[in-house]
Amino acid sequence: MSSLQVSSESGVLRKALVHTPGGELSMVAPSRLRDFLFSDILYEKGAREEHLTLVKVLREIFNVEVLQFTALLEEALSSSDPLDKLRLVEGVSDLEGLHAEDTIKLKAAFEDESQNDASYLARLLITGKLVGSDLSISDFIRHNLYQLQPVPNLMFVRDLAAVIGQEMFVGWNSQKVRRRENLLWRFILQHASIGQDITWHNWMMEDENSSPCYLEGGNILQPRPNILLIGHGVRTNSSAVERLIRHLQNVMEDTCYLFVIMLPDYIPHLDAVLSAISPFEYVAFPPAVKGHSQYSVDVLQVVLQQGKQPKTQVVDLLDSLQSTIGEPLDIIPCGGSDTVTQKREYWWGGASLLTVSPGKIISYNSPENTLNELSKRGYKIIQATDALSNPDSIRSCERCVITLRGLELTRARGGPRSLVMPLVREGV
Ligand SMILES: NC(=[NH2+])NCCC[C@H](N)C(=O)O
Repeated sequence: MSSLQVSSESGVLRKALVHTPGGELSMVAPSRLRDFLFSDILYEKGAREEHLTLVKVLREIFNVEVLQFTALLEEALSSSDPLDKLRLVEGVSDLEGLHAEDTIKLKAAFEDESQNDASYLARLLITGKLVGSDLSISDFIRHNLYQLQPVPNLMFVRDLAAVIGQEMFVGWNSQKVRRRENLLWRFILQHASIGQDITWHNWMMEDENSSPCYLEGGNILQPRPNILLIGHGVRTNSSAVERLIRHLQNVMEDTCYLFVIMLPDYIPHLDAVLSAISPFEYVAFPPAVKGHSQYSVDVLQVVLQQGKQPKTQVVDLLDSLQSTIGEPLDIIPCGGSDTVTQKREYWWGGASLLTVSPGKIISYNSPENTLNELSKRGYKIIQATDALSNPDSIRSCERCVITLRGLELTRARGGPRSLVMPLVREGV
């Protein structure tokens, strides 16, 4: 029996995975920003503080059981045998094309158990290692600064896998620079106790002949147990979408409504443009999801029924979602009505909110116009520091947004939703 249970976007959050960033952020050199999918370099201490506030809010106000990725990786490293650890190093080396001599050094670090404990090794796998001053000509001209690259996007744990109902699907990230995250997560599932408690599928490769499955949790949104939105685009490919649909068709019990959303390249993740903050309220980036503009997304509705051929139809996302849910939806514009502000606040993760329970959400404080739209609808806007000093006021408040200072975190290009992977939510 899987202890995973996530069948809606807004059910009360009980258990979640996060990764509070550390030294890996300080390893990002300005010359490598784009390679690391950041829009600026981040100040490690500031980003850590912002993230730790998020963790505190989840734990102290909402009593969420929060698991830290690094602690799980340490557990997996301490409970795996030497051969498994060497296989992990070889996996990293093959994946990232490490120099032979760097692979040997890395293997040596893993073999020297007397010197290197699990916490050192976990840190090494996340933070990476600089080449140092003895750069070769080829490393120098290729800006290759690392013996082992850092994984600075690990804080966006949402993208490590897709969690649907009681199952977790671990695919590859389409960006090579993030694939070690998938490898480490799979290692955790194989060797730490969490892997025994949950049902998970290794979807990194279907078989030798098929194309890799690029699947990221930021492209999966589940408004209801039988309604699923899947973002298809640069970060989640057709192999992943087709495989998911085939899988659901085999396991589902009721009719299932899927919406395959064709994301243009400028939108890497569906959760950057749409979040469900309660069963009937969504915050959306208007140009992408409303009407038919050059920016709007194309959507295919797929109705799955057991024993029948899937029924498909091209639809308007919000109209069709509304009629499938069978109740009017309030679509709250990220950035308000001005198009420049909409784009600015989309940039700041204004449409990528984390819902902790219906009507209780977490946002950065910079998308002020989005917050203003929420306030017009009766949401109380409270800064995280104030909320933490009076948690009871939040528990008794029906609709509220807790705002985090996200100055550093936004520059890594992900909103609060992407910082948290829900593992257990109550039903709605
Ligand atoms: N689900 C998300 N919105 N994830 C945000 C990820 C941001 C990260 N820099 C990347 O591009 O991969």
